[in-house]
Order: sequence, then structure tokens, then C-alpha cells
Amino acid sequence: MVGTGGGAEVAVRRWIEAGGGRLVLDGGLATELEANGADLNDPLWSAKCLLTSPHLIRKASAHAVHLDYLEAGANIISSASYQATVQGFESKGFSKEQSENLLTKSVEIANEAREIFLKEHSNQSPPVQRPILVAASIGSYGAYLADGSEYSGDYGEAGTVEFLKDFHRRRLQVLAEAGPDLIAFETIPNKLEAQAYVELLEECNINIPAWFSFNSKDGVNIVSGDSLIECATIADKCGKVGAVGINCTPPRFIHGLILSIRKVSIALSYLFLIGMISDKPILIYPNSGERYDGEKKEWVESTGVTDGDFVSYVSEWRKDGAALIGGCCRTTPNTTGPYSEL
Ligand code: MET
Ligand SMILES: [Zn+2]
Repeated sequence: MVGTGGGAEVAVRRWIEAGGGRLVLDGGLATELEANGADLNDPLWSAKCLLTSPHLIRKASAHAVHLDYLEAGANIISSASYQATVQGFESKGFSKEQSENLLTKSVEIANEAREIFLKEHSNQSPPVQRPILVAASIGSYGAYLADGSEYSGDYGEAGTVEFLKDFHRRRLQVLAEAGPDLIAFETIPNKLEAQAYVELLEECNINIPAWFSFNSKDGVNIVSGDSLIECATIADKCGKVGAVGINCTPPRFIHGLILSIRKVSIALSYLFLIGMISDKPILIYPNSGERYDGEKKEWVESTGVTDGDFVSYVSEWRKDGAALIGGCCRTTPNTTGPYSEL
């Protein structure tokens, strides 16, 4: 059903249609950079790779990882800006202008990766016809703090909508001006930050479709304990949001969480019918299910699902109604490849 919501939703539905009824997202970016040898033990995390050049030739570069995901069949690659903020770069000694240029660079690298991919496949028959899109990643204030609060959603005194808007405003504007196809608000830990994003999208008049993706550690609420239904409703009511979903959450929780998001559509179906709100496409990109040991700063292997299990999960999530599906931390191009053909 085509929603009557904002242009963002219409744009995302067109891409889904062009993708044959679904879109494949990439998998973990930061963790895949690490798997390729990058040292990201830093408050900038994946954004640290923006400081090094030449990025084209190194194996542990965002370029190379974007290309690996495109080769694996992804429709959407997301920029290395998850933990990139003006404030974070400034604390490393960069000027405001240099910091903004680094944000822009993250989107440029993803755009270049798409160009390289299309050029390399230009002689292929049949040519690459699937949509290939670049999403500018925006991690939460908690991700910038790099103190675990992206998984608690507890911002203490800073937890006001105005503070969060001030924190994200310039970053959002710079990333939007860099020309991505989508803006990906990822791993949103609480409803205040969702509210801040909605207000910023309106106030800055951002006309690039956004997606809102929350994370959960209990399969019911989002990580702060805020209700997923309430959070999805905030996103659902905003015409600038084209898709709503869940990322960086263990695969075993996803089925139930999709059903909760769908309840938002059902509960609001009256408003939908009268054209006041829409039911947005659902987006899902879980992590591998492995546990992160915050003290040791490492992932505990053997707690996660195999790439094979991931494929069966993807079939289930598609039946549940998710249209945009990918992976988050510790998933790799080997996770993406098999389900991109489903
Ligand atoms: N897009 C980001 C990445 O894969 C999301 C990280 S979630 C903590 O690096
Ligand atoms: Zn993740």
C-alpha cells in the first residue's frame, strides 16, 4: 500500500519497488574495518578512518569495505560518519572547518565507492540495474560520548531535546549538503533523541529521506526502557522519515520487535486512512548476536548466529513485513551475500 505520508516515504517505496520489493543494506562497517586490520580503539571509532589517506588503496579503508558490500549485493551503503561529529574532531585538534570537511568526506567516500563499483561493472551484461544508494550515518549523542550510553540511553543532565538538537544540528546540515540519498539515524537509544531528530529535520528543512532505527536489548523496549511503540510513533508521524526500524540488536529479538512496530501502523490506521500519517516501510539490520564485553573491549565470539542462520532469519523478517534488511556490528559481506539473492 502506498502511504499518503511525506515525500520521504514515497521516495523509499519507489526504491523498494526498483529493488524488486526489497532493499539490501550493508553490514557492520566499523567492525568490518577492524576485521580488515584498522585500529578503531578511539572515541571516533569508524570515523578514525577518515583521518587516514590515501583511503583508496588500503584494505582497511571505508572505500574498500563499501565496495565489498556492493560486491556482496547491497543496495545501500552507509557512510563512516556514525561516530563523526564536529565536537569529536575538534577535541582531536581539528578546526571547525576541517571537522566539517571530514564529515563531508565520509559521504564522498561512499559516493566514490558507488561510482567505482558501477564503472567496474559497466561492461557487464546485463548491466547493474539494482538501485545503489548512499546513506549518511548519524549515530547518537551517546555514540559520540563513547561511554556505553548509546546502549543505556541515559544522558543524565544532557538529556533534553534542546541540548540534543544543538549537538546534532550542524552535523546534520553538513552531512545533508554532502549529497547522500538518505540520512540514517542509527542506534537511537531513547525517545528524546528521536524527538530531537524529528524537530531538526523540520527546522533545517532537510529534504533527503531519513530513516530512524532504534536498538533494543530486551526485545520489548528500546535500550533506555522507552517504549518502542512510542518511539516508532514519533518517527511515523514525521513526513521527512521514509522508514522506521531496528538495528544493532540480536537477531533473536527482531521478530517480536517488527510486530511491535507494525502495531503502530495498526493503532494509527484511522489517522492513516484520513491521510494524517503513514505507515512507513520497516527497516531491520541486527548485529551478529554476539555479546560485547565493555570492560575487555571485545566481542565474545560463539555467542552469535552463523551467516547461515542469518539467512533463515532474513526470510522470516521479510514475511513479517520488513522491506529493508541488512546487518550491523560483526556482520560482514559474507553475511550479506547469501541473503541478497533471496
Ligand atoms: N553503521 C554503523 C556501523 O556499522 C552502525 C554501528 S551500530 C553501533 O559501523
Ligand atoms: Zn552496530
